[in-house]
Amino acid sequence: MDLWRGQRIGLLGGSFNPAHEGHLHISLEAIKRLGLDHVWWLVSPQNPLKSSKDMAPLQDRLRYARSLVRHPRIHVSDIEQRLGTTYTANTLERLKSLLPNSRLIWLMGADNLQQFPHWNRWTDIVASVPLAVFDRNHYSLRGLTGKMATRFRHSRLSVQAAKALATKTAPAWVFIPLRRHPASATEIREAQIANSPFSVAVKPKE
Ligand SMILES: Nc1ncnc2c1ncn2[C@@H]1O[C@H](COP(=O)(O)OP(=O)(O)OP(=O)(O)O)[C@@H](O)[C@H]1O
Ligand SMILES: O=C(O)c1ccc[n+]([C@@H]2O[C@H](COP(=O)([O-])O)[C@@H](O)[C@H]2O)c1
Repeated sequence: MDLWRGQRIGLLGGSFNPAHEGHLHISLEAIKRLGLDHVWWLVSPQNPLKSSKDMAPLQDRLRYARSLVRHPRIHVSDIEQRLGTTYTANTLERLKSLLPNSRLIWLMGADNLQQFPHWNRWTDIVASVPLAVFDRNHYSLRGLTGKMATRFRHSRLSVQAAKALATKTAPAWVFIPLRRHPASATEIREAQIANSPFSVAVKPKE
């Protein structure tokens, strides 16, 4: 683990069901705008708030994510499976103890900023590592006026200070406005079902 000593590592947790260009877009922006050395895609065994019904097997999600990433600083990781964690608060505790000499930053899209207060021990997460939130279609306004943004408004950095985020002691977070990327795993799954030869075509009502 000393390999990562002194490195600034962005952690993009996700279902990646499937991985898509939106994940690549925010990862590249994170490297550039936050001055990160690496981004790890933490492919979640099972998001605690999502149904397991539509979730592809972890090995398939990992394999597809690995096939999509062609960047030397972006790494697809199954560490949550190996640690046996699904709650982010637990994952972060374990990673912080495994990587005491690295700077860890949690990365997420604005949809998760809005949903964040429903996460297990969410205030512990805010207190444990700096967070960077990326603009996303339909979600940013609600996220920025929501419970997390309001409660932790004094810990928010201006976007001009984003490069300093990795050096800050939590709680610290930044919202990164950027060219929004429209990709969504839900839409990809819906399109796959619609294009499946087994799907029943539904004729719109006249
Ligand atoms: N187009 C995007 N723009 C900004 N952030 C994104 C985008 N797509 C995904 N993210 C963020 O990447 C992380 C992992 O996303 P996830 O794997 O859930 O993809 P998703 O497209 O949001 O999936 P789903 O539609 O199934 O919820 C989350 O923090 C999510 O907010
Ligand atoms: O810890 C929680 O309670 C929690 C609740 C919802 C989501 N998460 C994490 O948030 C990350 C993004 O999830 P997703 O499904 O939106 O890609 C992923 O790492 C999940 O494990 C974590």
